[in-house]
Amino acid sequence: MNDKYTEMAGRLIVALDYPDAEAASALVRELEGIPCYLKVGMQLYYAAGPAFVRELKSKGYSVFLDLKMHDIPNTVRGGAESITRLGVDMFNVHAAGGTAMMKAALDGAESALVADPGLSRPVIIAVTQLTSTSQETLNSEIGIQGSVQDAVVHYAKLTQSAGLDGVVASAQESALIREACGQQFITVTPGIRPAGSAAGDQARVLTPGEAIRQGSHYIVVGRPITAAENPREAAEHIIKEMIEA
Ligand SMILES: O=c1ccn([C@@H]2O[C@H](COP(=O)(O)O)[C@@H](O)[C@H]2O)c(=O)[nH]1
Repeated sequence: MNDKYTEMAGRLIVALDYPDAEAASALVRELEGIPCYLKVGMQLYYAAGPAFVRELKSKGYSVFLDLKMHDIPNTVRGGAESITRLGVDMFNVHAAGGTAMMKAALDGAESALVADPGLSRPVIIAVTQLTSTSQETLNSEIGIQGSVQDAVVHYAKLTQSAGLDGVVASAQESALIREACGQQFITVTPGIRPAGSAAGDQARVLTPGEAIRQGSHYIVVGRPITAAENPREAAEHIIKEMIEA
């Protein structure tokens, strides 16, 4: 395992979108030895809860808890405190919740660290526009005028001014975000589709290689790995493409 492999595998976040711990654990076993990040989203967390997150942490994985909090600041503060106590490496909120809500997420995380100085502060990021949202949906259904790119950059700047570490966006917007917010501001990009794979419900997609070339810090991949005939091979293929980008 060379340095480049370890670096790129660490920038691959595999989405464990499964109905229970048993199914998720089966994939984790298949990927054993690949130093990737693992993402626990709503489906798995609502079924398997904090115990499963602790299990992944005890196995040494970096964990992104993708619960996309979007509530009043006081509630998000409490949620962020509980999440930070779990020891996850990254979690998120919706940028649409506004500055006070995003600052409350930071506050909540800080409170957990005061209570337990042994913890590290997770990376806290905000969702800009979901990668399933197309230009058409944004304008005609959601009622936000202007381009998706403008909306994403607006949310990214808001997130940065609230003091968060980065955003979730499509890799199609990574370069624009870097231009607006700088290289250190983290871009976590789902909607990744290796050439020839089905987009499904994703509207703003890019291949793993193109996402890396656009400057994404992390790529999030679910179904192209979890629904593959050979998930380990699919993950290795994606890492290879990232290395070659
Ligand atoms: O804008 C967003 C925010 C989060 N996601 C999550 O990423 C994965 C993508 O899974 P695929 O199967 O590769 O489409 C999934 O867990 C989403 O909840 C996103 O897709 N877009």
